[in-house]
Amino acid sequence: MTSDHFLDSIQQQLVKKLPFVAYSKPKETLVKAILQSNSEVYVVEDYSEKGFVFAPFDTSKDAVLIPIKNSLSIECKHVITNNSENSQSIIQNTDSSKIHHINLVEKGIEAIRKEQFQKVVLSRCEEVEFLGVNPIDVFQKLLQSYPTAFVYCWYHPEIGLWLGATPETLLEVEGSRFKTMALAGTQKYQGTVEVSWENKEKDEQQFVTDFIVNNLKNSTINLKVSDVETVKAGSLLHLKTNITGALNFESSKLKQVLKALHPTPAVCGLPKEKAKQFILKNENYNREFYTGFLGELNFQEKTTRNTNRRNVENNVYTSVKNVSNLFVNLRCMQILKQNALIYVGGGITKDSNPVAEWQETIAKADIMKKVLQ
Ligand SMILES: C=C(O[C@@H]1C=C(C(=O)O)C=C[C@H]1O)C(=O)O
Repeated sequence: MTSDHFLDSIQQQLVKKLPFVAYSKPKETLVKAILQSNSEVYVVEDYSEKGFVFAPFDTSKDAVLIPIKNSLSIECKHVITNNSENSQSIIQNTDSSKIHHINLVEKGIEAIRKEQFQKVVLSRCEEVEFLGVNPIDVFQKLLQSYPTAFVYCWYHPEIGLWLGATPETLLEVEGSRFKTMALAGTQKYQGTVEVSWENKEKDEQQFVTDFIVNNLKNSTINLKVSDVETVKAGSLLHLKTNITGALNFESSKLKQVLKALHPTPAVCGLPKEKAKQFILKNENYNREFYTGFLGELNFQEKTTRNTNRRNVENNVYTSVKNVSNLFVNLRCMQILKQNALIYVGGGITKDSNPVAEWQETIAKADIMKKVLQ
């Protein structure tokens, strides 16, 4: 399908107020969309469903599914963008949101010093003007600006319109093999990835790695943990560890693995339940789908393999694998009638500096603001 035809199809879906998701996986130019043919709200029951899942931060709330069955799947090799200018944001934060966030972080540090938990991820939501902007144009800008991210535009008339470009994989499963990552620690990119990190960032990232390894220990085999590396995500750098292995049960049990992982200390805290209760009680707004997860659930992928043995004709095997590609919903925004809500947060440990944490959220918000100008 041509780029124009693809963009026109998702635009029509939005005009007709029908659910859809358009997305591109990290480092791929292929852009896919799933267009639901009705406006029902389908919810995920047990993660054996096939479709695109959109799950909130709070696991007591429903995850929404755009099922493959009731949808049209389209794709195009490369979306061509006309409008490529990205200018710096001119939108200013108010003093009250700064004070509120700094107070929140101070409260988090105090709770850590009182040993209620070791890490908590605290966030805020920033409202910016979104007048006369076409969300599909913003999607195109996201694709162009953040090619190494999972870029998406998700819409359901009953739930809302979300756009994002996340650097974080929650879980990739292919057959029984899986990949995940521990991503945390932030600093601004200043022309090089050869940077040094403070202990605060090293610690907060290590919490995530340890949590993932501990929580996957019982359901996996051959767990491999990479060295920590510095990765670039837009104008930011993070610390990342890759974790790979094989699940020791079939993917029908994906539900348990997701329950063990989500929300990780990259977006919630440690211990998970205590940090989550602190977030729900103190953040003073609803994260909704921010720091939830999203992506392809149980897609059937055909792989054709020639065994290369001589004298054997038609020696081609086709196998079908169950594939899921799930990402953490970060660097995202929700589009309302005249405004966009940009969601940003950061990991707090005993060594956090509240003003630096505020500045980190500004840098993270800029990633979305850049595509709104
Ligand atoms: C919570 C966010 O990001 C997470 C927190 C990070 C941190 O505290 O340094 C870094 C990457 C993500 O794991 C966000 O982008 O809103």
